[in-house]
Amino acid sequence: MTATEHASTATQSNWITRDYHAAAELAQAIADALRAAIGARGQALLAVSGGRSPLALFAALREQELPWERVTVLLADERCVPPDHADSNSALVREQLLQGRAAAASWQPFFGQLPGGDSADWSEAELAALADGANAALAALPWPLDVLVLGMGEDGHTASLFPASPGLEAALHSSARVAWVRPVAAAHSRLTLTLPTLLEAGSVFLPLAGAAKLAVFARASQGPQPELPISLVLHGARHPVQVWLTP
Ligand SMILES: O=C(O)[C@H](O)[C@@H](O)[C@H](O)[C@H](O)COP(=O)(O)O
Repeated sequence: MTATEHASTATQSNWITRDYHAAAELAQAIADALRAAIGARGQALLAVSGGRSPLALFAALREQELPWERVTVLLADERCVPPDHADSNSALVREQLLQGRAAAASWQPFFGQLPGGDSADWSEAELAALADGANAALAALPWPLDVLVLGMGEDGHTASLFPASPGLEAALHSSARVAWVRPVAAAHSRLTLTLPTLLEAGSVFLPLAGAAKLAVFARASQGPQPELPISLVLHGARHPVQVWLTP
């Protein structure tokens, strides 16, 4: 594994790129960060992202030997769909991560009940009420995040901070933990951890695979750009973002 530290005094950005070839390497690093947090404060708050990429990581991470009973798991973002919907990140985490050794972890969903119908059609008032409920449900968690595993779309979104989308501005600047976003180019309205909540995480992991995502990462590396929300994490995170690169 090679590690290259990038630090830019001009933009105060900082990240570390690491090449890797097996999800087990990334899972080991995430487990090490969880163990360190548990050692430091007796517990660990872990936020993970959904999507397709994390499947191999979850399979490796759930078998890591660590005191999972001291870990609370939540999502970085969630599609506003029922927990048994095919697009539910909650279902993905329950089925793929909270198994095996990791079944001992505590799970904190964003919501239980949802309004009816397609969330893309819900009013902003309905979305705001759902976000308020999520903030109430998550208020008692041991913030800040100790470990955050982000993904990135080819439009530069991360979590559900989707560029040029209704709700994004509030999600970038809110003092709340959770905000709503209605992506202009993706299905379902979403709830997402807000940018300030993401930025204060103790350890941030950003695995990226494929040429298209690497090209977006190169653009995002140039500086903070609201049209590339991932760049706001890269250049604003309190601790160096670990960018894990695989072909
Ligand atoms: O709800 C989601 O979809 C994720 O939280 C999202 O931020 C994801 O990380 C990216 O869209 C990348 O998704 P892939 O891993 O499927 O490319």
